[in-house]
Amino acid sequence: MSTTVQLIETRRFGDDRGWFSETWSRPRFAAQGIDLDFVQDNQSCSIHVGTIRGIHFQRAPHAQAKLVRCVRGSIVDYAVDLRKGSPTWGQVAFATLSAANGRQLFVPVGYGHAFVTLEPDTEVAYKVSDVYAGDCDGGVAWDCPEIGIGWPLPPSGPVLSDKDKALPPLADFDSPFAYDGVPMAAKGDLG
Ligand SMILES: Cc1cn([C@H]2C[C@H](O)[C@@H](COP(=O)(O)OP(=O)(O)O[C@H]3O[C@H](C)C(=O)[C@H](O)[C@H]3O)O2)c(=O)[nH]c1=O
Repeated sequence: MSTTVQLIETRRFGDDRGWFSETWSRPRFAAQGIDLDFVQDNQSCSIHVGTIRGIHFQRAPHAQAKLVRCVRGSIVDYAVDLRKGSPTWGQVAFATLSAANGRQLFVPVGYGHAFVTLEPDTEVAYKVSDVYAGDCDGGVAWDCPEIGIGWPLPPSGPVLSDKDKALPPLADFDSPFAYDGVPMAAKGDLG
């Protein structure tokens, strides 16, 4: 069962020691449409404010859905509709994820994923539904005018990998994904 981009609030049980939360539960997430098995956990640390990682995806046979959360600092996390034939082609849903708010963003297969850091030493942890396959790695330019993300950046501008600096805009991009009939229910700022 496939579903659209979702912002997930993670319940925290507080007490005098601090708090506890379940960040992933197969049955609980399946009940809200995220009915899949994640096979790999990733974590990245970005030292500088304004670090942009993305807009990335993996193509078949190792296309990945992602469940993203910020475990230190804060980010704005983006999902970009890259499904050919989609009525929301190139449109974006995004949300502010932080260690403080515990929120998670679900990014389905067919969407590019990116984030920008809002604090130094920000760490992002995310579950993926297929293993890493470098030969299936792909992406679209962070500054693609057709997508038009208004990145919150420091005066010093973005910090990018050389790989990300070389990604193509949508105009030069042949997407490996086709519209699956699942509308992008939520667009723009999810909170
Ligand atoms: C993604 C990945 C990378 N690597 C190795 C490959 C490179 O030697 C090194 C850094 O990889 P990369 O520059 O692709 O990392 P990011 O720029 O953070 O890429 C990720 O950032 C965006 C936001 C994503 O959604 C993807 O998960 C992924 O594309 O880690 C692995 O060994 N396994 C992996 O799953």
